Amino acid sequence: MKFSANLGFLWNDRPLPEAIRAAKVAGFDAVECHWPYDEPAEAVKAALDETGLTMLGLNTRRGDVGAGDNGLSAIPGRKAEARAAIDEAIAYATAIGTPNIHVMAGFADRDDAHQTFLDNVTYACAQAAPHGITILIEPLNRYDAPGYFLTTTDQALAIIEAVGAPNLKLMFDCYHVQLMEGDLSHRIEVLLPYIGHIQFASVPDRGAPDHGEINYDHVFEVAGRLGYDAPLGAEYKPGGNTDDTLAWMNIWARDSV
Ligand SMILES: O=C(O)C(=O)[C@@H](O)CO
Ligand SMILES: [Mg+2]
Repeated sequence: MKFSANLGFLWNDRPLPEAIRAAKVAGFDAVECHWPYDEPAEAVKAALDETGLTMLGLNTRRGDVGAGDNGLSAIPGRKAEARAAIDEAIAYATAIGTPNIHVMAGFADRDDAHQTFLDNVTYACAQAAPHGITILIEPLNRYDAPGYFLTTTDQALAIIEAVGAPNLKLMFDCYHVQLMEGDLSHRIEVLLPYIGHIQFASVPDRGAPDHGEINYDHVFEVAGRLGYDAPLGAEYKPGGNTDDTLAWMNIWARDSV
């Protein structure tokens, strides 16, 4: 199996270029992040070039985090901000060669949130397509993000089908899907044509994948058997020194599954 280090959580105690270098030393095949915007794109690109790693994905800015925002694209009345965040993400991704952008929906429960999200995701797909960038949408679980607009893979699938853009895919985060729906093997199989990226962490503590209620031996075997060969995103909270949490990488070392 190939693995991508999510630098939103792994080595997030250091500047992004240093985290990229640490991921390379640890043996990751790729990296991904959450919100890289405080770091000049040139410095991130230099670290990617130096290590030969690709930054697989980044997120649109969340909005006013201090006021509780966790994304903007499903929030009625904030279209201009949502689209500015999408434009910013596309510009940054283009500058560093990132192929995927996760467009964050935000907290919204009004009737018109669905149409707002459809409109903004349609905009994102159209803007991203000329750059060869795929837009990802990700259901988040109701415990960590109560009130988040997008919570299930069925909801995401309906949105993907309604938008109908070839560059719109599902971010399948095993951690969130397990908490909301379970049935991971079956869902990966059924949803495979729609999946743009897979992430993982233990459940329920969102730690390294070597404990908890998900048997990743099985989940990774299923993904591999179905022909999914892109790097799987390690998006877990190390709860200390990241380098001390990587024993799982030896369990599922390259080509062992
Ligand atoms: O929380 C997650 O899971 C993510 O993938 C983030 O990028 C979104 O908050
Ligand atoms: Mg995730």
